[in-house]
Amino acid sequence: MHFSIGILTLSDKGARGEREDESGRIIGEMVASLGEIRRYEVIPDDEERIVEVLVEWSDRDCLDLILTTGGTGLTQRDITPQATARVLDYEVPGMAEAMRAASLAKTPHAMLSRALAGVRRQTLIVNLPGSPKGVRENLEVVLPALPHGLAKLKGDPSDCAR
Ligand SMILES: Nc1ncnc2c1ncn2[C@@H]1O[C@H](COP(=O)(O)OP(=O)(O)OP(=O)(O)O)[C@@H](O)[C@H]1O
Ligand SMILES: Nc1nc2c(c(=O)[nH]1)N[C@H]1C(S)=C(S)[C@@H](COP(=O)(O)O)O[C@H]1N2
Repeated sequence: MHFSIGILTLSDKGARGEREDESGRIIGEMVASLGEIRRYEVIPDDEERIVEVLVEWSDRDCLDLILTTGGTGLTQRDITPQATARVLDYEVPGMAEAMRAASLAKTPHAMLSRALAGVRRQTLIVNLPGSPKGVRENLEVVLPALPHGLAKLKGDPSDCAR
């Protein structure tokens, strides 16, 4: 089954063009076999803007999957989990737990990620950390479960013309 995917990079430096979005590129490569990258944006760590994009990509664009990278840490500018929580109908805690558990085996810094995963209407939203290493190591944990999970979601009744 082929899925529609959005990649949302949350980065003040990236949004200012001060840094290439290597992590967004890595995500695109890792999910290429899952479907089509239908949306991609690099935006600042601005909570209202993140909420707006997540709602748009889910409710208007009916994406099957949105992967965010960045802004899941401890600083005041790290607000991706807060924005994500505001748009979710319900969380899928097992995915975030699995990512942190597997990551802890690699780095104690993994406990610093407040990443969330959950569903809005028929869209699965998964937060990933910002570093390329963090993205790779967390995405490889959830990737095997995505085809089944996304297929189940796609089977739900939806007013999304997709
Ligand atoms: N180690 C890194 N190497 C390359 N790019 C990185 C690295 N860490 C973060 N990034 C980029 O910054 C984005 C945001 O990640 P994160 O929030 O961890 O970094 P940040 O330094 O707080 O970002 P910013 O200050 O730009 O908001 C990532 O999606 C990625 O594009
Ligand atoms: N697997 C894995 N998880 C990881 C990391 C990593 O390098 N590998 N980085 C950690 C670090 S250093 C931080 S600060 C948190 C939050 O990262 P973010 O602020 O870039 O979202 O993710 C953590 N999770």
